[in-house]
Amino acid sequence: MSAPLFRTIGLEKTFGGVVAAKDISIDVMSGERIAIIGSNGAGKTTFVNMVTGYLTPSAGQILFDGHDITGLDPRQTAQAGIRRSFQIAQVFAEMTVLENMLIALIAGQDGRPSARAAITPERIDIARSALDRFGLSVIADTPAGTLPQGTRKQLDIAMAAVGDPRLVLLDEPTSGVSADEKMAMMDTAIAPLDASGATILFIEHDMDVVRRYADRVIAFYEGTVLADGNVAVVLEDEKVRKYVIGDSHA
Ligand SMILES: Nc1ncnc2c1ncn2[C@@H]1O[C@H](COP(=O)(O)OP(=O)(O)OP(=O)(O)O)[C@@H](O)[C@H]1O
Repeated sequence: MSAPLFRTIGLEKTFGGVVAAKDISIDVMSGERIAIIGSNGAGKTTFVNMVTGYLTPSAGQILFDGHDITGLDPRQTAQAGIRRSFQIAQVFAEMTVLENMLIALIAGQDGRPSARAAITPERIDIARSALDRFGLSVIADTPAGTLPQGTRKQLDIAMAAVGDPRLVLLDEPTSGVSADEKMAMMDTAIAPLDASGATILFIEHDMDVVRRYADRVIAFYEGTVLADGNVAVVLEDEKVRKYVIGDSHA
């Protein structure tokens, strides 16, 4: 069997007396599409923040492509090939959609987004082609701050995908999106990521979205992994139904 692309070993994060994540040991193979589920406060975002360098783990190790990346900062993890989107879209409101993509691309490549020289014709082509794949070309010159919430989230996801990172973590890509727009939102987000061969982890509360887009589920509960495996098996797990989903929502 080939080696995992990504591995966490005994990952832990404490904030004072609060244990936000504990003993998280996960192996992710290249090309997997994994949903992370868990009720509010279960530790999902803390996990994503540790993997992407926004939080330093209190204990444990993160390995990516065989290298120890524990403790790297967000720019370093981006340059290693790990990118993310946010629960609340993080875009530069004053800049256009294309400029936002360029900032994300450059930050993921050489980390000098402020240097004007970094904006090369080749990078503009890459950014435009990513906008095209995410269906955002028509708004390339629109200031990001004027976009509706759903489009802002699409931009945030496209910013995580530009430059074809190997691992992409999406923090609640469908939150704040109306129920009937969720599937369309996921279609436009997942298809281009899949096409680029990215390995995808996404945090999701809607089990219909999980069933449709994930091939594996990791369920978090009180900072630990309660269940990890095949979608149908995890969603039917008695503990997951009791502590994570709640029968009325399944
Ligand atoms: N910066 C922080 N300082 C103190 N406690 C924190 C901090 N960040 C998270 N926590 C705590 O860690 C626990 C896990 O939070 P986390 O945001 O990871 O949960 P979550 O599963 O992502 O929840 P949600 O679905 O609401 O986003 C919670 O008890 C939270 O209050």
